[in-house]
Amino acid sequence: MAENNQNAGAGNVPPKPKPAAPGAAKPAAPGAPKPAAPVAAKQAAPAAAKPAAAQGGVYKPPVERPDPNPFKDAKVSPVAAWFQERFYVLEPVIAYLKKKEVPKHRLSFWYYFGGLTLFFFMIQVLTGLLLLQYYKPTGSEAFSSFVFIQKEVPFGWLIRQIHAWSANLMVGMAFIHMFSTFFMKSYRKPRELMWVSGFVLLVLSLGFGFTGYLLPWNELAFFATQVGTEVPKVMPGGAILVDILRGGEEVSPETLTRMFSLHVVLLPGLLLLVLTAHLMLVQVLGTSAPIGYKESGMIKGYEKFFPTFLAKDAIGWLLGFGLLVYLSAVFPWEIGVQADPLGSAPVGIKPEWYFWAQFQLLKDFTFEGGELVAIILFTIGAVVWGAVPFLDRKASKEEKSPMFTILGLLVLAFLVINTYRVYAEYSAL
Ligand code: HEM
Ligand code: HEM
Repeated sequence: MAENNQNAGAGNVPPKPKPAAPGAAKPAAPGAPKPAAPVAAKQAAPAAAKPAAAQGGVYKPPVERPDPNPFKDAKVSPVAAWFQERFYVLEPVIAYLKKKEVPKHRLSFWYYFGGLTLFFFMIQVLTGLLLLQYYKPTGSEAFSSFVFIQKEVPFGWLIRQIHAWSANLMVGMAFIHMFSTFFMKSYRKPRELMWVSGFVLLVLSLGFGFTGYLLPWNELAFFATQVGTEVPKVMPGGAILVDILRGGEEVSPETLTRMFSLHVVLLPGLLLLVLTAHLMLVQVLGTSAPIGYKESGMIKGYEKFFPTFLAKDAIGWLLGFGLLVYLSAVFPWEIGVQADPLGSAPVGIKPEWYFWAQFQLLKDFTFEGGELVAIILFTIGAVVWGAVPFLDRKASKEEKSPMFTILGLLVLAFLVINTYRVYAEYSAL
């Protein structure tokens, strides 16, 4: 309070009346006995009268401070009041969030998948941190520490299985979420950046899957990474990229260290940054309804995001958690055998399922230079997909855009058919 008094003395506070400070004397009624003057205020008065430059010979620029907590009289618990006094500047934000609503209509079900992706990501961070307590990212110790987690650490097997299964579920949910927002055209103006940031999140999630795959340092992981990191070589300058990724010409323990640092430092940092932007946009811009729903009366009402929609989200998370534990306990991922860089590749080496569509495209383009053509096509496709909100002008004008719905269906068909082809080919081996 002394500082505010001081500013008042220096004439820095806007002249509007301020709410009374806790314990501050109320204006006395005429004729009433004079209340004892607050000692602190009396002592602060001479200092306040001094010009800022005179204090200790050091010039202190006048500091403009907002009003002290204007919400302190609100009826809340002492703990809430303690926080409110410190974070009162956030009060308008909280008031805004309290008003946020989610539209209810026949496609509302799809709104749960963003939250589910978020839930599985949180599980990944939690289980990843637990795995880090025992995992050792070196060529000589990675596999043995991984086996130790699976066999010796109490519940280590469960944590590893949950991490491996939740990785798949997170990527799966992100795909469902992406296509549902695509078909509902939720990317249309002003939500363009939600789509773009979401697309970056998907790329980062795939990066997590790719880098995590090598960490167990078993044979399958080793050779799959060898095949995966070979791909950029066909591009001009791609050899340098491969060198950087592998930390040398071949996949080696050096590669393991690089993948590990990407997996536990760079990617989490980037993902958290972009995720914060994505979720802030969700809060600021709110949830969209499909084109024409509002006009044709297909919205059956709205429900509050906090707490109603969040509570429903939490039910989805509970179901997701049940599924996760069931899969982890009943369908455990194998441990495999330790990677041997000098050994020969076993048959049936393939990447994680979420790379199968691209993998199949590379396999289909067997002609001279085909791999480069496949990479170029895929890159163009990814750029167009990421830029969809800026290309679909009709949707941004709230008009139906069937051409883009067809584009979405084609992309979905490409992914599903190619993924199935890899599944069918490799499960027959
Ligand atoms: C901060 C977050 C994370 C940390 C600290 C972390 C840490 C780890 C560690 C230490 C391992 C090696 C142990 C093992 O192989 O079981 C691992 C493996 C793995 N991680 Fe993560 N991780 C994180 C997030 C993620 C995310 C978001 C994904 C996927 C989208 C992911 C996917 C994987 C995969 C697929 C494996 C290999 C699983 C296996 O076969 O056992 N991780 N992670
Ligand atoms: C780590 C991955 C992701 C997380 C955790 C995440 C999280 C969320 C959440 C919680 C919401 C609000 C609820 C909802 O509408 O589902 C949301 C909305 C949205 N997300 Fe994502 N998302 C991710 C990836 C993506 C991807 C890959 C895209 C598209 C390329 C995307 C595009 C959008 C859009 C357009 C909305 C707005 C939906 C609307 O207004 O109706 N997100 N996201």
